[in-house]
Amino acid sequence: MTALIVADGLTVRYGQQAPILWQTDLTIATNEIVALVGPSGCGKSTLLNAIAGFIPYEGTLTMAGDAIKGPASQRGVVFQNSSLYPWYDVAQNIGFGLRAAQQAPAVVQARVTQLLQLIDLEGQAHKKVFALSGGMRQRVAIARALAPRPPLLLLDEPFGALDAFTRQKMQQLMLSIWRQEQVSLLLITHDLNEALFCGSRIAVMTSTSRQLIATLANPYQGRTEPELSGVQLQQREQFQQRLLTLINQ
Ligand SMILES: Nc1ncnc2c1ncn2[C@@H]1O[C@H](COP(=O)(O)OP(=O)(O)OP(=O)(O)O)[C@@H](O)[C@H]1O
Repeated sequence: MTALIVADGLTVRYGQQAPILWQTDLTIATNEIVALVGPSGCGKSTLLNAIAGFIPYEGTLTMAGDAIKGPASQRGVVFQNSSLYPWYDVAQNIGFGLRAAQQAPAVVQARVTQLLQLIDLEGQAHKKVFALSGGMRQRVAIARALAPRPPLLLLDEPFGALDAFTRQKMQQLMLSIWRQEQVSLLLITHDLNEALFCGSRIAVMTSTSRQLIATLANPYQGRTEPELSGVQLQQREQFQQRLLTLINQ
């Protein structure tokens, strides 16, 4: 496992307040999904924003060995309500970063076509984004973030505003994107089932710890309940219970 992101003694404070994160350690390996769970307000987004390069920090925070000093196209970010450019259509939104980086039009078009297929929106390339459903908009936001082929995608509750059915479809889509694009993901979620389905590992924060208190390998990634035997379901339940106990510490 090669480390892509290394946080070592990461501390973040807003102004003169007590630190929100205190001496936190985290490693994200290449090609893994770390699902980050914890109660509301414990500092999950703060950790993600530090990795994105959006906020200052103390301690060590590197990507592929280089200190993170600000936002960079190597780190795609998707929020719960990602704002797309309303004056562009779906394809133009996806290609935005590539055009901004002055990639050749043929390169942009090939990548956009590939991503449209990946997110299953080939037929919607020229639709304006205000005409899309919430799930479709999030798919476009993910494709836009993936367009420059970042080694890392940071997802802050990306499916939090979607209905349960769409959310499940999005989780499956995200796993298939992850497998095809060979990208590492940090996924913040409030939904333990989502963490269990998506995460290669599950990192836990609590309200009082101001740091990650555990990072557990997840044997249930990509496995739906009907695929599991009775015993496996019981074990999964116990694992989920263990996570809940940790979160509520
Ligand atoms: N820009 C900021 N300035 C001051 N305080 C902030 C700022 N951003 C976040 N905070 C505070 O830091 C703490 C952690 O917030 P953060 O958003 O990181 O938590 P979270 O675990 O992601 O919460 P949620 O699950 O509700 O999104 C909260 O008390 C929040 O009010």
